[in-house]
Parts: sequence; C-alpha cells; structure tokens
Amino acid sequence: MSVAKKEYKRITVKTLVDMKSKGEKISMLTAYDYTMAKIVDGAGIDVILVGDSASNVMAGHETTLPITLDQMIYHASSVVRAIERALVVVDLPFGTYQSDPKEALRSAIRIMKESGGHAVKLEGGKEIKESIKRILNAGIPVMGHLGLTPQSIYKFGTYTVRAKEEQEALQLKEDALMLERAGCFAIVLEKIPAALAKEVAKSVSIPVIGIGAGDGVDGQVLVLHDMIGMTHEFNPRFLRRYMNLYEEMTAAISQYVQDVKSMDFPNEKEQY
Ligand SMILES: Nc1nc(=O)c2c([nH]1)NC[C@@H]1CN(c3ccc(C(=O)N[C@@H](CCC(=O)O)C(=O)O)cc3)CN21
Ligand SMILES: CC(C)C(=O)C(=O)O
Ligand SMILES: [Mg+2]
Repeated sequence: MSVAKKEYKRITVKTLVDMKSKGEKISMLTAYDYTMAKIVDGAGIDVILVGDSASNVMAGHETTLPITLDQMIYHASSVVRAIERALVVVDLPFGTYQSDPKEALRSAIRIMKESGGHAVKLEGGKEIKESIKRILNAGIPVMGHLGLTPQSIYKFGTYTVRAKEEQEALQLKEDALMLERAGCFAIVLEKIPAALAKEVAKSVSIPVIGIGAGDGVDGQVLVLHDMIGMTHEFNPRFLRRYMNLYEEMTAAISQYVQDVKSMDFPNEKEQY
C-alpha cells in the first residue's frame, strides 16, 4: 500500500496557508469516528473535517439540520483520539451559532474544550460576520463555508449548483473577501461554477478548498463514505469513487451469513 508523503509533522492552520503560497494542494476528507480517522490520518490526509454530514452518514437523517452540538462533540472527540498529524476541523451544527455572536462563541468553546478539535467551520457570509469575529477573538481558528450551504437547504429547496446568477456570484466574492479580512484561515466552496471558484481562490491569500468547485482552487474535500463507495445512492457529478465498499461489504457479509448457516464457520482452527 502506498502512503502519501508526510512532509509536515503536524498540520496547523499556518501550514495550510504556507501550502497555498507554495502552490501545494490541500487534501481534506471527513471522518466521524476513531477507527476511520486513524486510517485517514495514517494515509496522509492534511485536514480531517468532522462534518455535520454525520447527520446524514452516521445517523440517517435526510438533512444536516437535526445533529446536535453534543453529538458533534462525541464524533469530534473520537476523531481527535485517533489522529497524529492531520488538522481537525469541526462543523458548528445548525442552530448553535446563528442567533447571536455570544451563542456562537459558547458553541465554539464547547467544541474546543470538550472535543480537542483544532478549528471550527461555520456556514455563511456577511450574516454571521460578527459571530466569526467573536470566535476568532477568543483564539479559535475559523474555516468559512460558502456556496451550497446545506444548513440552509429549506431556503433553497434543492441541492443544485449555487451562484450561477451574477448577483449571487458577486455576493459570494464579497463574502469570501470578508471572511479573509475577518481572519478565517481557509474557506470551503461547495458546488459552484469552477470559473467562479478559481476567481475567488486567486483573490484571497487564504486557502480555498472545493467540493464540486472545480480544479482552480487550493484543495479538495469529499465525504469519506462517498469516496470509498459506502453511500452508493449519493451520486453527484463532483464525486469520484475510489472503491465500491458497498458491494465489497455486501459480498463479505452475505458470505459470512452463508458460512454460519452452513456451519462452515467456525472451523477447527477458529475455536478453542
Ligand atoms: N454523504 C454525503 N455527502 C455529502 O457530500 C454531503 C452530505 N452527505 N450531507 C451534507 C452535505 C449535502 N451535500 C450535497 C447534497 C446533494 C448534492 C447534490 O449534488 N445532489 C444531487 C443534485 C441535486 C440537484 O441538482 O437538484 C445529485 O446529483 O446527487 C451535493 C452535495 C454535501 N454534503
Ligand atoms: C461537505 C463538507 C464540506 C461538509 O461541510 C460536511 O461534510 O459536513
Ligand atoms: Mg458540513
């Protein structure tokens, strides 16, 4: 098995900004538990995102809205116990930062204190500017998230590509500049035209990490369970599947069922 080169001992928010200035691309994947995080970290990933996509992938909800701060802390603390090198970023879940900056800071502090994560991610632009500043003032690194922001799905009704209209694109560019000025260390851009994402990446000095945002950005993020083919019903065009674990696991499990029924398992060597 080939493992990515590990040039950096431990990834920090500073490392990521240095990587952008050197033109070195940033790799990021989600993880929600200890065992997966250990594999992802060991394979040489730069950033692990404890995404609120855990709401879909781990808990089976239709959207990211139901997951709670306690649940995010549980996932994040499990991930933190596994990692030796990656930077761990934790999503602030829906309803824990939108009402006011003090609430946002309290939520971010709980994540940092109770999970041991290294940074938080919040969805949105100018509407949450004061909250972002408040969190940054407490010394907590913040990653922004613009474009398709799944916590606002009910405002849009669909997961279609965002910022195709001039007005929306202008707002997104403005929001990206605001996030940089406020002091965010990176920005995720989700499902927007590649040309727009490239323009944004060129206009800011902090890394821009894309998901469905093309090849003109500074790094890529995917949901782990999507890229290893466990979530076989999720098939957006931006997703590249590196394995079909859904099929492999199904084959292995049905073989086990058959072996138990036929009394092939356990054999003489598999007992005491
Ligand atoms: N498993 C998983 N992977 C993700 O990437 C992910 C989650 N869950 N949950 C939270 C958000 C939601 N995300 C999404 C959801 C849908 C599409 C999407 O492209 N859906 C449709 C198209 C919808 C449309 O065009 O109307 C598709 O083609 O699959 C993309 C990102 C990204 N995040
Ligand atoms: C898709 C990524 C960017 C995310 O926010 C998540 O997994 O929750
Ligand atoms: Mg998220």
